[in-house]
Amino acid sequence: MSAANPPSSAKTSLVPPPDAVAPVRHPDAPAPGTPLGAHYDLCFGCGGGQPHGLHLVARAGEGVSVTAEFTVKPAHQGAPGLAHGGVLTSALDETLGSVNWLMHVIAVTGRLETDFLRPVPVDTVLHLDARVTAVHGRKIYSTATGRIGGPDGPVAVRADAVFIEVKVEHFIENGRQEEIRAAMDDPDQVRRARAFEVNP
Ligand SMILES: CCCCCCCCCCCCCC(=O)SCCNC(=O)CCNC(=O)[C@H](O)C(C)(C)COP(=O)(O)OP(=O)(O)OC[C@H]1O[C@@H](n2cnc3c(N)ncnc32)[C@H](O)[C@@H]1OP(=O)(O)O
Repeated sequence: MSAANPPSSAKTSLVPPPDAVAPVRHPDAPAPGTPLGAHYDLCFGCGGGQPHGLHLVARAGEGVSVTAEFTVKPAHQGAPGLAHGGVLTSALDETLGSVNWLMHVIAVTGRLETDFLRPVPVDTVLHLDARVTAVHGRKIYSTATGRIGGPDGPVAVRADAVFIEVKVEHFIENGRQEEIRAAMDDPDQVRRARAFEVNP
């Protein structure tokens, strides 16, 4: 294989390259403790209008970090009485996605690797914590944990990720037009999309 066409594992490495830089919190990022709100009302992860969703609530943390809580419901089962691994990964993905807002960057998940360390029963509150560790061009390296039994309880799940910065056109050009039109007609969505486009 030529150097111009490296294996995908090199291009998608979760380890930041040596010349990656520290993330910068946007000056207009909400104060620590502020709820971030849903980025889209029908989002499976955070949308209040999504009946089948996780209804995850994220709050700004210090620096470029967020905390979030997600309660495992009976609809989230894989094995009897236990959360489905894909659902837990979704909760990590959503939390990692929300942290990019503190940099006023729109980004989508490029790669996400999850470790499942403990089973998570139905009715458990998963206490999530995500932070950006490094930025390299459009690539945002981040990490997250999900604890059970309280915010300082044992880690049940953890993930490392690379998000890729995109323009708002990514959604407009690729999303189903019905939902894009509805999102653009929602004044709050338009405001949010504009806010996302403001870079430091
Ligand atoms: C209007 C409403 C607005 C709503 C806003 C809501 C926002 C929040 C939503 C959050 C919802 C929750 C979260 C969700 O669920 S987000 C939903 C799940 N994710 C997706 O759907 C993403 C699908 N993939 C793509 O669209 C493209 O592949 C992207 C855009 C990612 C890259 O294609 P693009 O053509 O643009 O870029 P490029 O190929 O020139 O690569 C550029 C750089 O990136 C590096 N790279 C590429 N791929 C990967 C990878 N897999 N791992 C690691 N690195 C990767 C690449 O090596 C290169 O690095 P370098 O060579 O520069 O060093």
